[in-house]
Amino acid sequence: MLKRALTIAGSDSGGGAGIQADLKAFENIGVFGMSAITAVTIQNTLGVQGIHQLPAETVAAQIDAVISDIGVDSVKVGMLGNAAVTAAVAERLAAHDVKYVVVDPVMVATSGDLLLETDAVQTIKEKLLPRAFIVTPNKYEAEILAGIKITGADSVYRAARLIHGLGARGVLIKGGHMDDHEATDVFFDGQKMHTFTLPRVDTRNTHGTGCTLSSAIAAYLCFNPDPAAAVQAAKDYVYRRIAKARDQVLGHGSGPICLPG
Ligand SMILES: Nc1ncnc2c1ncn2[C@@H]1O[C@H](COP(=O)(O)OP(=O)(O)OP(=O)(O)O)[C@@H](O)[C@H]1O
Ligand SMILES: Cc1ncc(CO)c(N)n1
Repeated sequence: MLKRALTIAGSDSGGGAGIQADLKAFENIGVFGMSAITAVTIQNTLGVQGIHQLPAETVAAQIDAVISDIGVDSVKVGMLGNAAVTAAVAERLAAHDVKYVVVDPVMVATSGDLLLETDAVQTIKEKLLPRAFIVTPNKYEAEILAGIKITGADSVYRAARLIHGLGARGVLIKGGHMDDHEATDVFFDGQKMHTFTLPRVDTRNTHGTGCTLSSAIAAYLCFNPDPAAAVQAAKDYVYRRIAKARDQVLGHGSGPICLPG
């Protein structure tokens, strides 16, 4: 049977991150993609020029419309924007009892622009993380969620345990922004720490790596519910995309990795 994945995230007009990156990853991995848009961002490879947030009811209604009719095998949650949308998304995921929820706790864009109102962090911690099958913070987001500074491997492990304590079943701390020759992601499943290491590609084209990783995890979970296996497959997928996009020039800033093929 055809597998179905839903992304609940913001639109990136530049096509490299957000909903657009998620749908491209779903398509590429072979699942049917659906979307509930939380916000329209005015964005390109140079940064975010504006954000138009949608009302929480509009986001909830999109989720209800697709799940009640088409159904879902997994959900990826990306940019939420504010506390009201975050609470509505957590509530609808609970109402539909969705098991495979991958939460990318999007706070800032690669360009440094803020994508989440600061008071929404508390709502993510209290309402959304207990619904997460896997949460995928980058270094900065992990520091905010765990409330500690990340300075090396030991603090990554500590942060993973602290975030697991907030209710997420699995925690993947991404290594894209760590000072390292390799890109190492750490996954804690509640019992064991798994380490995924691949070479760091020397490129400025990293726009949408986080979005692509979380949507790829959601897509792979449709075929195999083992979280560590889904993370491994998604990490390999993102690495192949980064390597493919390495020298591509698209736009004047940080280019996308979700190229065709
Ligand atoms: N230059 C790179 N070479 C290889 N892998 C990378 C590179 N940059 C990021 N990654 C990988 O891409 C994935 C996303 O990690 P990252 O920490 O960049 O997420 P993010 O900050 O949420 O992304 P975004 O920049 O889209 O917001 C991780 O698996 C990470 O290891
Ligand atoms: C819409 C959107 N979601 C997420 C990110 C994070 O990369 C972004 N830049 N834009």
